[in-house]
Amino acid sequence: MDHAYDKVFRGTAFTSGTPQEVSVWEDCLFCLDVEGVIRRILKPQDADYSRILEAYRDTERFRALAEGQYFLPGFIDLHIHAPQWAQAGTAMDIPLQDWLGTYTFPLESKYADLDFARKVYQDLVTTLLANGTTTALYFATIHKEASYLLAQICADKGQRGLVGKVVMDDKEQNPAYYRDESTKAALADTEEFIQRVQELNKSTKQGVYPVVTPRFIPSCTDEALTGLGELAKKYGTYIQSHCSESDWEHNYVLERMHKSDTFALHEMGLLQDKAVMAHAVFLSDEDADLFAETGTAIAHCPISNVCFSNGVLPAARFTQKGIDIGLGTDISGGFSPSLFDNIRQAVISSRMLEEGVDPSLEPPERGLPHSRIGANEAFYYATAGGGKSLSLPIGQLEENYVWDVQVIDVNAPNTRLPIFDSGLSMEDLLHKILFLSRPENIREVWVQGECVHKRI
Ligand SMILES: O=c1[nH]c(=O)c2nc[nH]c2[nH]1
Repeated sequence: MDHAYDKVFRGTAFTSGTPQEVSVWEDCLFCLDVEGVIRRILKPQDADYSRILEAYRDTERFRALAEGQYFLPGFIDLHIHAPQWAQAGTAMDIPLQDWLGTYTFPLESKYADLDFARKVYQDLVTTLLANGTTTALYFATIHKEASYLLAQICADKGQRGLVGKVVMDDKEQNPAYYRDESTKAALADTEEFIQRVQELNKSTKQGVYPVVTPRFIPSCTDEALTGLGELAKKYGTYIQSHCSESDWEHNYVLERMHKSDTFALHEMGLLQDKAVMAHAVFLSDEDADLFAETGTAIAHCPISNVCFSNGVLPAARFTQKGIDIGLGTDISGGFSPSLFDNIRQAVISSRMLEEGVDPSLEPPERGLPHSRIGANEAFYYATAGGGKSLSLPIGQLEENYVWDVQVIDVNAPNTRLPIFDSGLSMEDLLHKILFLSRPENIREVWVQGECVHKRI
């Protein structure tokens, strides 16, 4: 028989379309084309369901989930520093500016050594895939060769990688052992990097993309920031940076630029639909409006925020304003490579913001009302919100979206995801999965219709 679809998957899937609502596709057929795009979703009551099932079920194009297994969209890590994987879990107790100088810049400077870079980057991309992360927006380092190597490793391992060569050109602000040689060199290296990654992209199915990456305003000269804005426009690339992330950083920019990060970045041509700014905890209402107007997204990194941000992102309020929000691990400001862990922390932090944390205050004075988000919103941020932030057809299991999927097995051996109640609602089941899953529960991971991770 002539098969119209490249692959057909049968099973129950959870997906998010809006921040509050989760949809469940129960026992559906997901029919993919050769590009790994979902062309049709058939429900059991649809006329074609039995015909397609019979046509594919005994072929190698067909895959059916077992009892207790579910499809979730692959996660989108919207902010991660790949080189910092080597120090994840250390130095969680010092402020950002000390942490950068004492731990992070010395570590990142080591990525001039490509053998070291290869070892760490291969391990990181493998680890992220095993944690269900199918797309990642990476900061690399200032080194163009090692940054390109990271893009190549994503290409080889089948992860959708968006990679930035980091720019840090300000001689006053960055140590001599770890900074771009000059502003001119920083821009020339970025342009060469963009061209090479755009070329590499042509040979991948899932896509790898270059990202214009000023580390943050304190690391960069005005000339570099403006030049990077021009490069992003010339090549139509993504942009990423850090924005209003802590008291120290936010106040530094106010003092130097006499305006907030948001307005300064906008002036340099660095806010636009394909821009993602990490943290953004201290946005004013005017800043937030400018994010919404320009289509700039926020990478919310709730674990990292506990350590570095001196505050909690008012995610519920910013979502209401129409800003796209996704979740980031922020390795290694955040210690965990898992977006499940960040979903949990996003919910917890928002509750602490809403209720307040100082028990010496009366309850009405303690917190910021209407700040809580639930598991549905956090799931949305890790999936559909990330996809919208990147303007890519990812993060949802719907027709015309790509098949980026993790298979969760609630019965995986040696895990703690017990289901005792056979009458559990599908929404409660999803919440159990979100709060209790460990990497052992992730049986398979697929990117653009290709299997990139399997746990036997
Ligand atoms: O969490 C963070 N991690 C970093 O590496 C960094 N650099 C600037 N600002 C930063 N924030």
